Amino acid sequence: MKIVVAGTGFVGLPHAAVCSEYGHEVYAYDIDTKRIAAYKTAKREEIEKYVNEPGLASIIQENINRSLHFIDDLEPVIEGVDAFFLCLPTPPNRDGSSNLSYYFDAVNHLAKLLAKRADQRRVVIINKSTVPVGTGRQLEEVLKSHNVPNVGIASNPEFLPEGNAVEKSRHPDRVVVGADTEEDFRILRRIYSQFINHVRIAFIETTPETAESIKYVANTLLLTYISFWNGVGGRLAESVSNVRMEDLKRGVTADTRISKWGSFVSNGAGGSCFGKDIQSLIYQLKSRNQSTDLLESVYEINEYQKTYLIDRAAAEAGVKFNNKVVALLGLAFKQRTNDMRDASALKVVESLLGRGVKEIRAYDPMAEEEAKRFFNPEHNHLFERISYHPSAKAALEGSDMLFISTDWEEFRGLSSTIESTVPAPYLIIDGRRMIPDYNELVERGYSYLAVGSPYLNK
Ligand SMILES: NC(=O)C1=CN([C@@H]2O[C@H](COP(=O)(O)OP(=O)(O)OC[C@H]3O[C@@H](n4cnc5c(N)ncnc54)[C@H](O)[C@@H]3O)[C@@H](O)[C@H]2O)C=CC1
Ligand SMILES: O=C(O)[C@H]1O[C@H](OP(=O)(O)OP(=O)(O)OC[C@H]2O[C@@H](n3ccc(=O)[nH]c3=O)[C@H](O)[C@@H]2O)[C@H](O)[C@@H](O)[C@@H]1O
Repeated sequence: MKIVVAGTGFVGLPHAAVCSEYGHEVYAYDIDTKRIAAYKTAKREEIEKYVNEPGLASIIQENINRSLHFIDDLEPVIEGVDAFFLCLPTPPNRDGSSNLSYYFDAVNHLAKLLAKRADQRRVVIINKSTVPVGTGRQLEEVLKSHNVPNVGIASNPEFLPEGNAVEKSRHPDRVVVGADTEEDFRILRRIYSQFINHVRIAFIETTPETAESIKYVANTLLLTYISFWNGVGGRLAESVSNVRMEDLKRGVTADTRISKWGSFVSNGAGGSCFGKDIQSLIYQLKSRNQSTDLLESVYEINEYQKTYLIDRAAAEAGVKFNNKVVALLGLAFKQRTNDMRDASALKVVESLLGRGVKEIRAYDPMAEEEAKRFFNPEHNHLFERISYHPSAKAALEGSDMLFISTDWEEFRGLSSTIESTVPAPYLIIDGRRMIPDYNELVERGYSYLAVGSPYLNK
């Protein structure tokens, strides 16, 4: 099949690469010419400047200029295309609705080109972007208004988590395809032929509107799990002495009906999608006069969770942040990524600086460069108070307290580094429960304040 993937970010690039592995003729297209130039070099470091996913650079190196091509102009490849995948940004507007301007800019450009093509074989335009329910129908209208012949629309939402994009593109839990005609389903079946009749991968064919809904319901349910654990299980363990968080989690999730995923209490879920998708679904339901109380609570619990440990430190431990030096471990929204979009660390930094902290000594194994973009002192002079360090130990040096914001594996065995770098009394604020032997640290004079634990000191 001849496939064009429009938008080569976190979703589009892995999708294009994996489709090329399966022998399709793939053109990965982006309006960002610098990005395309970087991918064309096939150099790992150039590719990873844009999308840093394990295994991705190797697939590109193997298939580039054979089954995988990078383009910043659609016109030369438009003839003979069977399918266009749209992997375009759909960021939130201020009111929570989805900003579809990137999406419709691309669609209008594509429709004009498709209307002029000589080869009029069936072509399907497939949404991989997360778009409000009913956007596929609007896409259909745009195509009609440009008189594009022999074209179908489909929805094929993406479910991959960042950091696992290649693995989840090769082995998804399910492939959801929403389309209107048998002809279009057939094209999608040929593209995903390796997943048809697979023993472990559900291949679900449905309407475009159902496919669009599946994506929103899945993402908001995942965030609901997290808010449930943070707002219910975590709160119990924080407020009743002798409730052990890890045992509580095990005892509840041993029930095979209950997900383990989501039970990792944290200082909030971040990332480019959970927050934006729940806000968009709230907006969509409200505009249909539906109640959104549950979703609004889920969203609010998650937003509050990002800084509530700072409130707890002030209320329970009597901490005065003014003029203090805080070591901040973890900036990315989760481990194994440099992505800081909607990361809890953004809110933590804002809150600490707002409380007069003198210096934030930050360390993240991957996200330092990203952090420097977010915390640009030209935008806010207070960001001059952030210094970056090459290791957890270096960040801890000279600090008055520690805040752990990301669940990087290397932070798990941190107690000996803490003990050898910062003497007790010293406060550890743990947003990820990364210090399993916290009781021993408390015995030795450290204070410990974590999600899922009461404030502990000797
Ligand atoms: N990031 C993730 O893990 C997931 C994202 N999604 C959804 O997928 C969509 C894309 O997200 P990401 O890949 O994260 O975005 P991204 O921001 O990483 O990449 C989007 C790409 O589209 C390009 N672009 C913008 N306008 C264009 C145009 N007119 N023509 C061609 N290219 C254009 C941009 O230059 C950029 O390279 C969003 O709707 C998102 O909600 C869905 C599942 C997972
Ligand atoms: O639509 C999307 O963009 C994607 O959003 C999430 O993927 P992602 O944002 O990459 O990351 P997750 O691994 O889901 O983590 C999201 C946030 O929740 C946090 N989390 C996760 C699990 C948990 O138990 N507790 C918890 O706080 C993570 O640390 C992170 O901050 C979904 O997991 C994907 O299925 C979906 O495709």
